[in-house]
Amino acid sequence: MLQKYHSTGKVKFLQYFNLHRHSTLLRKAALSPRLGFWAARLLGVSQVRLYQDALFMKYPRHGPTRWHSDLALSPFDTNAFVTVWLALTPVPAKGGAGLRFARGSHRDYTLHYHSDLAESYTQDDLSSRYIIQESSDLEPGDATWHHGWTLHAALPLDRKARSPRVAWALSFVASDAHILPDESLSIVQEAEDSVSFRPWICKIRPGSRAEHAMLPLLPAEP
Ligand SMILES: O=C(O)CCC(=O)C(=O)O
Ligand SMILES: [Fe+2]
Repeated sequence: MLQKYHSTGKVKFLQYFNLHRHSTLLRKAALSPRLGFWAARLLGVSQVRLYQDALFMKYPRHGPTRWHSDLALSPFDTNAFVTVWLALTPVPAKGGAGLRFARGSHRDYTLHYHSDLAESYTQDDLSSRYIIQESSDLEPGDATWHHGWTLHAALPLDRKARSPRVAWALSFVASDAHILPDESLSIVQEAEDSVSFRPWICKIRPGSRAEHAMLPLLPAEP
């Protein structure tokens, strides 16, 4: 069933985007009031919209998840964007390929002005600039949250792992966010996650409010 939604990109693991658009059950889970409440609370906004979900499967033969920030791949002109990464399998802290985070990188506004650093953040070692925060042991149902600008990555899975690591990530954006202006939009349109906005972006004028049925609002209360 998943094969149909498999997205081939440059990444070295399996990813399936926007299963909530195909399954009533997953749509209900993705729009759960509890997730909506915490996403809004963490961002300090009154309400959020669901932007995308992605199922990430990593087998021992797969490579690392390169450093990136989710907002840099998205079409929104906002800082109010957060992703919850929900473990669906046990993710031991060592070798289990939980996410690792560059602490404080979401506030590093100089990041994008340094082209050498922008390049280096596709490489592995950011430890001279940030403290790298590793995930602790996670059980299925445990989750980590990261801000849209937070640089994050994951190592390859332990070669001896007997089953894949599976996680479901959901990204939320403030309900009053706007779409990027034309010139910046054309840059993100080249990016990996453009599968998430391709179906609706042409219906909204660049620079205007991101309101569309494919950006469903979550309830404001748990
Ligand atoms: O699971 C992974 O390796 C990547 C996850 C990710 O980049 C995200 O949830 O934003
Ligand atoms: Fe990410």
